[in-house]
Amino acid sequence: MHPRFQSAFADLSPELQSALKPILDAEDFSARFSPEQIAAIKQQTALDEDALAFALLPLAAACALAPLSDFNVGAVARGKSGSWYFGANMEFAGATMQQTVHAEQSAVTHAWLSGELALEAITVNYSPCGHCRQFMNELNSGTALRIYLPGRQPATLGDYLPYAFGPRDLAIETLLLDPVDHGYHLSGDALEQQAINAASHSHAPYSNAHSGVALESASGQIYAGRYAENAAFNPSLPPLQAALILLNMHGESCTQITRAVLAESPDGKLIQRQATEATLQALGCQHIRCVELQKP
Ligand SMILES: O=c1ccn([C@H]2C[C@H](O)[C@@H](CO)O2)c(=O)[nH]1
Ligand SMILES: [Zn+2]
Repeated sequence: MHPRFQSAFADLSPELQSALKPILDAEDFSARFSPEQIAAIKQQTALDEDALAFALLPLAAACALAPLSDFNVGAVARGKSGSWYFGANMEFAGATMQQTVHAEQSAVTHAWLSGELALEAITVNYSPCGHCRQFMNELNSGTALRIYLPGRQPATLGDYLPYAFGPRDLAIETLLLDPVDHGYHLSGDALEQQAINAASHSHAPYSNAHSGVALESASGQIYAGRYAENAAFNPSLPPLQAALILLNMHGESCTQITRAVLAESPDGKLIQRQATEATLQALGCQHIRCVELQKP
């Protein structure tokens, strides 16, 4: 298993350890669980879903990259499909605070990039901050999303975010995790095509400035992330962060990215380029290409 899981794994119950070991030991474990895996773990451990999600939190938190705070936040998102997704916070030394990814954003984005079409619940080891509550209010599950915290009664996002401001205040009907395809014309090599494809599925109903980032890792794998805009604007998650979430969840190193492509509109009202370059440079990646999206 990935070395980051070893210490949290050692503290799990023997039953949970034996149910999880073959899954964590798989070469291609990407910090998500299929419905079949969840059913098997539940059967082997006699844990119900809520207890299992809590028991998995230390493993999710072990994916955190927190060089500034040393504060590891873990989240487990449960999709409508029955698949579960880990999330963890990510901090970037040498960038700005604004580049930080919260564990809840990580789990939600991990699910979105994995093709999940709606979330049912999220379990987190600390109370979600105001920024995360607002970020999650962009989801198509709306205020019905169930939130589980250690030592608290299960509640909904609506309970955590009363008098919520959200997409409907700006007359936006397409919500985060709703399938969209802006249909941009694919061109270039595989890395460029994945960045363009990500932009085609990005959620940017407020600016229409779609964007996507594709990263090539040390192992030669490609991880593509899409921009996830938010009704309150500031909690929006840039496309680089989305790609870094996926790369981290697959157990790869953010400081060994070999090449990156950003795809965005040449005449968009927003520009991701400078922020993307600055954060990638802080991560030691110098090979950054920008491509212009071509309207379908
Ligand atoms: O809801 C929250 C609150 C904080 N953090 C992270 C962000 C930062 O990395 C660290 C300290 O705030 O904890 C989260 O992941 N989720
Ligand atoms: Zn937060």
